[in-house]
Amino acid sequence: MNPVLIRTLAYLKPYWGLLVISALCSMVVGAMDGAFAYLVEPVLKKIFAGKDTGIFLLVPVGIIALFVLRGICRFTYDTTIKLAGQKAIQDIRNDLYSNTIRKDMAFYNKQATGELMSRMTNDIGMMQDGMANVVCGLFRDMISFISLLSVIFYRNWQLAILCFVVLPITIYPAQLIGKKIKNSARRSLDVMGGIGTILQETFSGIKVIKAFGLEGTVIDRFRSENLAFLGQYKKFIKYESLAMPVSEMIISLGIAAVVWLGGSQVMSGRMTASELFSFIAAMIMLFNPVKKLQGSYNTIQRSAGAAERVFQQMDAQRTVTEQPDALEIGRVTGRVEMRAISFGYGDETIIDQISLKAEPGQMVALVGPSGGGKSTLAALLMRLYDVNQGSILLDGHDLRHLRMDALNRQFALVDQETTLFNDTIANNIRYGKPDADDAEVEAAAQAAFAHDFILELPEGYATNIGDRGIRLSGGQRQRICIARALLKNAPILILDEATSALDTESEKMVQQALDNLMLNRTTFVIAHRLSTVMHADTIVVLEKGRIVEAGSHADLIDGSGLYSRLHGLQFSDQEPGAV
Ligand SMILES: Nc1ncnc2c1ncn2[C@@H]1O[C@H](COP(=O)(O)OP(=O)(O)OP(=O)(O)O)[C@@H](O)[C@H]1O
Repeated sequence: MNPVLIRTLAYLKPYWGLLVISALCSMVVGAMDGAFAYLVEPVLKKIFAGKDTGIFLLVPVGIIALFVLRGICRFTYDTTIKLAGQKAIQDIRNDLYSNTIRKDMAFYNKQATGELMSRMTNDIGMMQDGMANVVCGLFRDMISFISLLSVIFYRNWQLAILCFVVLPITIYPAQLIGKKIKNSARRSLDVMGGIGTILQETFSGIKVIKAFGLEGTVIDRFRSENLAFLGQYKKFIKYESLAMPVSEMIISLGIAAVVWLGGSQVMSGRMTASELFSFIAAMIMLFNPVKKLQGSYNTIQRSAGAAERVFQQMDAQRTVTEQPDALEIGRVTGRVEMRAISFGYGDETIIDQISLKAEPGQMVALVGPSGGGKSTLAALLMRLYDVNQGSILLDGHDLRHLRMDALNRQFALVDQETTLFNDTIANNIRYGKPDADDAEVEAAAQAAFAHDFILELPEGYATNIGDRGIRLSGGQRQRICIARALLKNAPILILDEATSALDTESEKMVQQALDNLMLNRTTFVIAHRLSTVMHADTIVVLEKGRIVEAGSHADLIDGSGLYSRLHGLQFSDQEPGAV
């Protein structure tokens, strides 16, 4: 069996109890199909003989009783099997999400967000169809196939063999069509991923689209991607619709042969008419599960295409990994040392032989022209990527030797993106420490100069701030992020352009909040506005991935280096942020 299917079905293992119940019920339903076909012969015989009038009363009552029993079994079977399938799909979705969220940044650099979302929704949705069919239809149809098969062999084995000669002929085209269905499903899901990307990009960037009047452009882009999807889906529809007529045409050959041979056997007296009716009833009923099995096969192929993409995403390897004997460490003092580190996202060198040291509680500023590698250096410090050469030490430990969760506890980040979630203010702050009580949340907000504006909001700390904090101003968002970082209380702080988007008034307040945050922590500050970092213990000037200067403001301002030139520029034209 296809390894992707085996892996999918393995998710059903925990729900074997439900599977057993549904298997038992499906046996009853399937066996009844055979019983109905079998009973045609004795009932017809009695009716034709015309002696037993009681049969006219018994048969309808019997039919009702059997159908009630069949209905109960079918209901139990359907609900249990669908529940098992749904639970398995839920586990797959959970696994995919937790697997994806734990991937490293290198993975996210390669994947469009919309594509990832599309796999979580569309691909899993298609797997869900398959799962319902595999576990639902397959078992029941197999049982009724076997029971009906027994009836036709019992009635007349020569005719049964004749009828079965045609079945193998249907297999080859069915397989061929199944393969085409799988490939076209995969391709249409690829295109759907592209649609997901457009949706994600355009809805999250709606402000820019409106400001630039790009509605028409993005609508065209969406339409053409949607058209591409239709193109792929048309192929898929063609193959799926082709499957049934092809198999029915081949099956009709078997029916024709049986009618012809069976009819001649009845005429020559080698078979009774009621036996032939029973045979034909079983045969016609038999083709029903055969057709359904084939339909299930196609749905399974389609969902295998989706499952391949889902498992491919689950299996994507991390480049940043935890060593098996990684060290668990408590709170570090905050001593950081970079030893001749080099790094590139691809072949190009972005960080080139950088060495620097920060003692506990010190403030290190990273400044320099755009694209110099400041944010990359901060990302390397948090081990979002591994260095290609050299090493980064935290309290003397190489980052690569530490446990990931222990490492994560050492850092708090405030960056210009002010990432907030569609949740209440309190919960957004609590992301810094999920088990923090209300008093701790409030204390953090107070230290971040956020408490007063929070109280003015309609529901205070319980106010929902909307998608990405859309209902707050830039400065308010930034102070919430600072409160979150304060609550985390990590020994090392990274501020990446934390005040860049603010006016002077809010910046003053945010700066005060930051001063609170920096107290007794090793802090790395990335800033374009040199005024905000003048009091740093060390200012490191980065250009093209190299340290071109390092020292205190006093050391650097007097020289003729890059720092003093940048400083001169910013303060001469009073245009902060012009670098
Ligand atoms: N995820 C990424 N994938 C590939 N290249 C990247 C990625 N992030 C940054 N780069 C490249 O690395 C270089 C350094 O970028 P980085 O963001 O570290 O610079 P920076 O000094 O922080 O710039 P800025 O001041 O503009 O924020 C740039 O040339 C950039 O194009």
